[in-house]
Amino acid sequence: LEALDVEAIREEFPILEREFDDQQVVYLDNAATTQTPDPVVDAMSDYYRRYNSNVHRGIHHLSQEASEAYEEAHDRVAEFIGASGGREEVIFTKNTTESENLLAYSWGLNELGPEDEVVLTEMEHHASLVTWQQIAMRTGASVEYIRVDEEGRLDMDHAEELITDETALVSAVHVSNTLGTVNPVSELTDLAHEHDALSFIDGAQAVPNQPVDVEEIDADFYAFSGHKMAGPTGIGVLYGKKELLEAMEPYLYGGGMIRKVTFEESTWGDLPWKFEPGTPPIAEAVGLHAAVDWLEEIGMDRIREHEQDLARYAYERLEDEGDVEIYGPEPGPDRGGLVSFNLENVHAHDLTSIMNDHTIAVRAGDHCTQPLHDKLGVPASTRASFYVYNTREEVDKLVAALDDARQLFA
Ligand SMILES: Cc1ncc(COP(=O)(O)O)c(CNc2co[nH]c2=O)c1O
Repeated sequence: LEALDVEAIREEFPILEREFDDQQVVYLDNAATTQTPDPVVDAMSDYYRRYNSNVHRGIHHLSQEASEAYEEAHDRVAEFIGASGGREEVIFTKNTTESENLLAYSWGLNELGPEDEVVLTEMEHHASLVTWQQIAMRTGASVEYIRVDEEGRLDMDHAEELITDETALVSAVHVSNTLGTVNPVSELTDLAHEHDALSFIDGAQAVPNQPVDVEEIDADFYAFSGHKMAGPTGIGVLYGKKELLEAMEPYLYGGGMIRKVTFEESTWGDLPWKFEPGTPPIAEAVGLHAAVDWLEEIGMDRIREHEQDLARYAYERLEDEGDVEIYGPEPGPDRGGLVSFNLENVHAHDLTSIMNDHTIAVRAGDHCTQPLHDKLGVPASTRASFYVYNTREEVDKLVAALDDARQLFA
């Protein structure tokens, strides 16, 4: 695959030219949120400047244009993730977290009972883990966790043990935002289906960074966020198989999601609108559509290659330092574009603050995976996460800044 033209890509991100204390920003916090290229910003500005209007097909030109743009964004996302059912299988939410809550309240609260088990993994993000934990507490269902092994991979023998005929749902992260592990989500989905359980895949760190085909995985539900894939904040996606979404009750009510309302009762509109009450994120949908176009122009395979090269390079450079503990699998096809680590005798927050002195933006903390950090035996880690505009030179700057931390704290 031809390598990315990173310099040309960087020209579409004015923010990457910013300087603090006369040092150009080195943005390595992409697993938290990615930057937004000019074509996405321009598309959203164009919406607000030329065809801003409320949707649901008001009888005037501007509403028609806004409605078409909003509806077509669903079609474009469906095409991007291989959802052959089109817009009816793509629900726009606020973010991955809301997508997971939609599934938990619309399906989980109504379908789970004391005899049911929800199987998660130990590397789940709080958006999944806390959500299913709380729904299980309300429904009497139980939650179990597939073990993560020493290398940061899922113990699939343990998965086979846990997923049984009592399992109602397997909920797994596609790519861990802490370990970088790329999980065998097709295999997990097959295991779920062998026991008539549903599978939900949290794709927040996968859709932006590699080709994803939800039907190849055969996931029943799949979630991700616009702001992690060069798109705007304020929009996320819940993909669901049409027949499953048809059978689900909405949990948010209001205008735009109904078919008929009387004083006594209401009936619900068609998919996906049934799950999209009120005024939706219209400009954000336009931005997400533009982000999908922009990513596909580059090519998801090339994006994955670029990120895995940077992750490998960062892993090897950090490993060579000799006093850095790195979490997650060795570089390879089952490590995505991020590296979490700790520098001996230096707390992650101190290290990250030193990094900021060098205008290097990395993330310190538990990355909303506290149980995983408990298991790793550390309160926090520092995470460098890469995207299409990052370079090996930026990794070198990250490694060079470690010396300051050693001198100050070690
Ligand atoms: C695997 C995973 N799932 C769900 C979410 C929630 O996405 P949101 O609803 O768009 O916020 C995140 C965000 N992860 C991070 C957000 O900031 N740092 C992170 O690692 C994530 O990495």
